[in-house]
Amino acid sequence: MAANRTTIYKVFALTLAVCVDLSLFYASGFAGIHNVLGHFAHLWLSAALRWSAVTITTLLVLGDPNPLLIRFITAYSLLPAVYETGTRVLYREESPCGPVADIRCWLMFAGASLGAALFWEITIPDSDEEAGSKAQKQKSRVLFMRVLHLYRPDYPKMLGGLVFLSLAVICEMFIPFYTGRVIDILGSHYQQSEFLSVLLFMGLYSVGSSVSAGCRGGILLCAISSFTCRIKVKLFKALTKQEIGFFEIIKTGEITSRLSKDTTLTGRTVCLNVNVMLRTFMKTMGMISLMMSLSWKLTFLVLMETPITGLIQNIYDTVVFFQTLTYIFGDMLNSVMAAGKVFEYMDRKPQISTDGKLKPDQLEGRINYCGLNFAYPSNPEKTVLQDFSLELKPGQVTALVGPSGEGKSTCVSLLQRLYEPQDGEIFLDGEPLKSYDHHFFHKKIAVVSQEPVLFSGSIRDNITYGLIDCSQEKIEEAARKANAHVFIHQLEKGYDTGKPVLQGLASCPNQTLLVIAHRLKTIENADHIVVVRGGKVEEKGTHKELMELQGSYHKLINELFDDTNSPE
Ligand SMILES: Nc1ncnc2c1ncn2[C@@H]1O[C@H](COP(=O)(O)OP(=O)(O)OP(=O)(O)O)[C@@H](O)[C@H]1O
Repeated sequence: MAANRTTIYKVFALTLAVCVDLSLFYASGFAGIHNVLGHFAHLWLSAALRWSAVTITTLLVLGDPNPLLIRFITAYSLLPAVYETGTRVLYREESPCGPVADIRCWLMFAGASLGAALFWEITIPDSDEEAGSKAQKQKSRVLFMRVLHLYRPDYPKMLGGLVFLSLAVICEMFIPFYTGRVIDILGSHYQQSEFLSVLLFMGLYSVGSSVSAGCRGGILLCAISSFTCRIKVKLFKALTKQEIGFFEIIKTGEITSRLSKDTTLTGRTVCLNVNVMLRTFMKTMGMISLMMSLSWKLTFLVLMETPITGLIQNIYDTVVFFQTLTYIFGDMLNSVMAAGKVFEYMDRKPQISTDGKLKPDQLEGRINYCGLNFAYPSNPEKTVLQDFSLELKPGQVTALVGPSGEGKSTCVSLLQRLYEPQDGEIFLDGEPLKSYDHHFFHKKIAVVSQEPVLFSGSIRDNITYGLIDCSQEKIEEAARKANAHVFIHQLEKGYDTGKPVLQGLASCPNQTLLVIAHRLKTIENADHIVVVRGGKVEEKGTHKELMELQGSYHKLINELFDDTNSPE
C-alpha cells in the first residue's frame, strides 16, 4: 500500500515538473522577453528559473530526491543556455533552438541530459551502503578522486599524454576530411598540383596521428608505472607496520594479490579509462565541430534524424560505441573496487599501538604480568592465558617450565608486544609496556629464539644485528655468555668469519632474564622457576622448594629428565 502511494507520488511529481518546465520553456521563447532582457541575460535567467522551479516542484512532492535526479535536473535546465551560448561564441550565429521554443529542441535537451546523468551514474556510481562488501564502504567517487590525488606527481606526464592525445585526435579527424577532398578532386576537375598537395597533407596527418598516438601511449604507460610503483611502496610500508595477528588472519595470497594485482589495476583506473573516454569525447566533439564548420544545418539535420533512421544508418558504429562504453564501465568499476581494497590496507591502523613516549634514562627491569587473559587473533575461541600473573625481578633468571602447548612462548610473545592481551596489562618498572617508546623498548629487550635464525654476513654482523654502535667488548661479552668466544677466537678470521655460527646476544646488559627452559641445568640454576599449565601459573619457587613440594614440577622433572630421557 505504502509502495503504491510512493509510486503515485513519483508519477505526480514527474508530471507536475514536466508541466512546470514546459510552460517555462515555451514562455522563455516569447519575443517580448527577448527584447526586454537581451539575449544572454534572457538565456541564463530562464535557465536559472527553470532549474529553481523544477527543483522546488520535485522537492515539494518527493521530499528527498536522489542525487541522480538533481544532477539530471541541473544538466537539463542549463543545457539550452550552454548550447546557445557556445554556438554564438564559436560560430557567431544562432542555433536552431535559439529563437524558437520547439518541442524537438526540448526533447533533444531532455535526452542529452538524461544520457549524461546515466553515463555519470554508470561510470562512477554512488556506492550501495547496504551491499555489505568492504570495498563498497567507501564511495566509488571518493575512491576515484583519491586515486586522482595520488597521481599528483605524475600530472606533468599525464598532461604530456593529453597533449599527444589531442594531437593524435586532431590529425585523425583531418584524414577523412582530406579523403573527402581527394574524392572531390577526382570526381570534378582534376588538378595534379592540388591532388598532390592534398595527398601530402593526408600523409602528414596520418604520420602525425600515428606518432602522437605512440607518444601518448608511451607517456601514459610511464605515468601508470610510476604511480603503480609508488602505491606499491606505500602499501608495503603500511603492511610492514601491521601487527603479527594481522598476518595470521589474512592469507598471504590475499596480501600478495593486493600488492601485485590490485595496485596495478588501481593505476589503470585513472590513466587508461580517462584516456579512452577523453579520446572518444574529443573525437566526437572534434567531428561535430568539423561538421558544424562545414554546415551547421546539415549537422543539425544529422543529429535530429529520427532514432530509427539513425539506428539503421549507424548500426555498426552504435554497436561498437556501446561495446567500448560497456568495456570502459566494467573496467572502471573493477579498478575502483581494486583501489578500495588497496586503500583498505593502506588506511588500516595497527591494532598494537606504537604511540608510547616513555624513554627513561635508567631501567630497573622489573616486569609484572597482571591478570592477563589472552587468545590468539587467529583463534579467538581458545583462551591461551587465563588470569595470568607473574613477577620477573630485576637481575634474576626466571625459568618457565611446563608441558608443550601450555602458554610459555605466548608469555614471551606478549612481553615482546607481538600481541596485545584482551584483559590485563604487563608493566615494566611500574609503567604499562605500551607507554614506552616503541623503538626504545625494542632496543631494551633481546630475544634468543628456540629456533636460531642466522643471517648471511660475518659473526660480528649476526651478533650486532639491529644494534647501532655495539663495541667489541660487548660483542665478546655476549659470545662468552653463549660459550662461543673461545671457539670464535680459534677461527682464522675470528669475529669477521663469513659463516655465521652465533645468533645475536649483545643487545642488553643482561638485566632480567626470562627463559623457556628445556635443559635441567638451566632450570636448576634459575633464581625462580614458574610452572605454566593451562595458561595459568601452577607452581612457582626455586628448584629446591618445588622439588620438596612434590607437586607438578617434581612430576614434570621426573618425566622429562629420567634416566632414559635426559636432554642433557
Ligand atoms: N600464532 C598462534 N595462533 C593461534 N594459536 C597459537 C599460536 N601460537 C600458539 N598457539 C596456541 O597457543 C597455545 C599455547 O602455545 P605456546 O606456544 O605458548 O605453548 P608453549 O607452552 O610455549 O609450547 P612449546 O613449549 O611447545 O613451545 C597452544 O595451544 C598453541 O597451539
